[in-house]
Amino acid sequence: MYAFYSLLVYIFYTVFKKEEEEALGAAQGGASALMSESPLVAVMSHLLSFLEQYSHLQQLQQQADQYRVQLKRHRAQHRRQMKTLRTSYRQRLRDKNSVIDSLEEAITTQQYTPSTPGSDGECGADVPGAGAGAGLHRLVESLYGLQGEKSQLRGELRLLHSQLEQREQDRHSRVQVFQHQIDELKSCIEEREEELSRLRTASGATDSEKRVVCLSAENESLKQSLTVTQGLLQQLSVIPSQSSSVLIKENVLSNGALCLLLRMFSLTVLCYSSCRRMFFLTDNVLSNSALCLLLQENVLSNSTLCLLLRMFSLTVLCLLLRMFSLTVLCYSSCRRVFSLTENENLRSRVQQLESSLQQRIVTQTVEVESPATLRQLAEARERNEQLSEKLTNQNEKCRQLEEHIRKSDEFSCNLQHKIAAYEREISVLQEELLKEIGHLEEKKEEAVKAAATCSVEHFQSLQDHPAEASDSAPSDPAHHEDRLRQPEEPGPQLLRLLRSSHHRRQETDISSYEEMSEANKDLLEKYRKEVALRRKHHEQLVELKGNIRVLCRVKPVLKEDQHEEGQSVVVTTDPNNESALSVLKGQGRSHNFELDRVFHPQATQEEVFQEIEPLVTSCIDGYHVCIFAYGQTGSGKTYTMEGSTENPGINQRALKHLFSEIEDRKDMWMYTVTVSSVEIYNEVLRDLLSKDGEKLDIKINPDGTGQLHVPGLRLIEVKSFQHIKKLLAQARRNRITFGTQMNQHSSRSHALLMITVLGTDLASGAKTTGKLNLVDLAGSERVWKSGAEGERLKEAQNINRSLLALGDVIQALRGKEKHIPFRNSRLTYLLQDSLGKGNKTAMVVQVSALERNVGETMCSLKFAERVCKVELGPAARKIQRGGGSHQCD
Ligand SMILES: Nc1ncnc2c1ncn2[C@@H]1O[C@H](COP(=O)(O)OP(=O)(O)OP(=O)(O)O)[C@@H](O)[C@H]1O
Repeated sequence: MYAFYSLLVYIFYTVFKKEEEEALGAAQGGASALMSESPLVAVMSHLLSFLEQYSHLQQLQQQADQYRVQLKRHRAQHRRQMKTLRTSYRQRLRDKNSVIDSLEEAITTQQYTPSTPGSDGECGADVPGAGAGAGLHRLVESLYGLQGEKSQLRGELRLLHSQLEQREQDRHSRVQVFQHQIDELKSCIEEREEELSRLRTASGATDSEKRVVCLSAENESLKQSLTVTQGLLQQLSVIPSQSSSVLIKENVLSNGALCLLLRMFSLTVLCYSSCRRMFFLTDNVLSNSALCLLLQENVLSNSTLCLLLRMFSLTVLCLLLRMFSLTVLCYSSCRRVFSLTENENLRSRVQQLESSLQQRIVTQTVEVESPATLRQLAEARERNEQLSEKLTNQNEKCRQLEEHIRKSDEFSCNLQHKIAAYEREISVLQEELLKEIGHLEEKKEEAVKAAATCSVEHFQSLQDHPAEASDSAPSDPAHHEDRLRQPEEPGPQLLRLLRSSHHRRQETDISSYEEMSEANKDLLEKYRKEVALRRKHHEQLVELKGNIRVLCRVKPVLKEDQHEEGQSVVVTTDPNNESALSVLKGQGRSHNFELDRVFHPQATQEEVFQEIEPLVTSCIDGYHVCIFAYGQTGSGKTYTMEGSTENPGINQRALKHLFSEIEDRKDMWMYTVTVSSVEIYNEVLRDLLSKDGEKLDIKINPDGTGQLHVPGLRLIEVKSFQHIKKLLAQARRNRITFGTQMNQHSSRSHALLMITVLGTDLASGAKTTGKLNLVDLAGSERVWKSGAEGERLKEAQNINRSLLALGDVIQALRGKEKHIPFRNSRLTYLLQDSLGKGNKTAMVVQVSALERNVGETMCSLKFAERVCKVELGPAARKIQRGGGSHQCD
């Protein structure tokens, strides 16, 4: 169509040119100036320039096509690159996954290898070590590989970034070129418009011009939309020029580009509809122009009008073309924006991949660490927090101590000042004293001299009157001494006199000393008797009140204790007071304890038993008796209760005593002795005389007496002491012991030997039920000191818990509370019969004399002091008279 128009224009031009040449030939000369100024020629020349512009536009179009092709090529190249990158990424990720899998496998193998059945001893210990080494090696290698790949990828990414920047620069320059061309075209259009309006005014307005005005208005609206489009284009050219990374960061580009695209699309649609309208109008104009051409053939006067119309149509066409080119430009910009968006998407994808790779690396690093390590890490963190808390506390304490030290310093400074003042005073006094001494010495010298003179005079007078000497000599021995001092001519009589007086004085001294020591002995004897009497009275009082008797035995320092630190002895007993005990707590401070009886370290098993013996005897009489040994682990509880084969303890001696008493009473009483033995280990009751060691339970006796009994417990009737020895040995074998840091054979359970003595009075038929509970408690211990872990720790916790329950029971008994918490532990529940009212109870507190155990010793003795104060009330005898009624005396 454009070719047709240009051909048409060219034809018009040649026709008009010919006519002009002919007219030129006819009119000659002066008319030429008129012709050159003819509007038709001007219009034609404008048309030609327009054609030129049009060809230029086409060139631009071609350039735009070229750019588009280039862009397409770049995009394809970019896509290819991204594809290869993506494949390489995927490949690398696959590699990493396989490495991670292998590492996980290695770690799993490492974790499970030690528990593999059959792996034991050194062999079992070596394999995990090698596995761990290999795993670690692989891990380090993979990490290095990952880091290398990471840096490589970073390099590639940098390259891509630089390429992207280069492309953006290219695009920016192209946009600028386009903008420049658009500006040029705009100015051209403006020029044409001006020219057109000028021509219009020159040629005058017709009816058709009204339409032209309408078209111009439309043209104006189109121009406005063009301006909007250009504005958008400028926005588009501005947005990409910004740093893409910034846009990504602000997360604006994608949204903005989308909005712009939508806007562009709507504008393009608008443009398209406008174009359609323009085409329609142009068709109308063309038809008009065709009409004009026809008229031109007939009516030459209308030719100008036709030309004008034609001009207008061409101008509209030009505008249309311009619009079209702008639309194309917009489209290409849109494409560019799309490509940019795509680029940005790709870049963000690359970043995502990179971050995911980093995450993978991090995840891998974290996954490599086993759950146990993580747990340890968490624990370590917790410990760290606790330690930091402790540190804060310590700092606070330190600060307080510093404050204290500062005050002490001040105090000591004051004291030093005072001491200095006192010293000055003392030195003054010393000087005065020396002066006084000197003065006295002088006086003494004078007195001695006077005495000597007097003696000499006396001696002289004696020589003159010898008869008087015999009367006066013995009466004044000091006089003789003075004489003795007299160097001048002492006579033999005087010497004799003096010697005899000296002998007499010595004899007096010796006799007075002997008298004194005799008096001392008497006093000591009296004191001892007094102490014994006091003790007896105390015991009677204790018996009346029903106090728990507390005996204390100090363990001697054995050879095995001597190689360790803190072996100095801090516990001392008083040989003159069998109830006193003193513990040196350090820094010269000591604590004195007063108990019912204290056994010094050298006390024998027999001595200890002698103290217990009356209680054992009372068991035969029908009393409930409980004797238990309490103390820290390794302090000698088992030694006191069980003893050794050659030196048996309370248990054997008590039973021996029982049998000998029974033997003594056999003419009047008949006795049945039954024995049972249990241990409480981890709050579980076990029969020590049963082979299977089944678990037992404590129940209330269904006979209605309210007594406790243990269903299923073996009660063995014993006839002789030999039999009981065997049973005791069996019970000892069955008892649970382990070695701890404190004791090589530490008893980890409470052991109870329960002896029931049923007596029948052969004369009256009265029956007595005596019970003797001999309890060897498990050692109270400080867990950190005993080095207990795992199962041992659980044991220690259970032991300490039951001892605490025992302490609570003692406390409640002491306070005469209504509720005594016997049921808080198996131990107290089982001892309920013996610790309750009307029973006789004795506790043997075992203590170590060594300095390193002073803390435990103090605890045990303080507990003993508390137990001392527990009153169970007067003991009641369990006797059933002949009539069948159960009575208590
Ligand atoms: N009076 C003593 N004379 C000689 N050796 C003693 C004496 N007291 C304790 N021993 C010895 O000390 C060691 C520990 O004593 P024992 O086992 O009786 O302590 P324990 O208090 O029962 O300890 P645990 O509570 O751990 O069972 C034993 O070897 C024991 O022979």
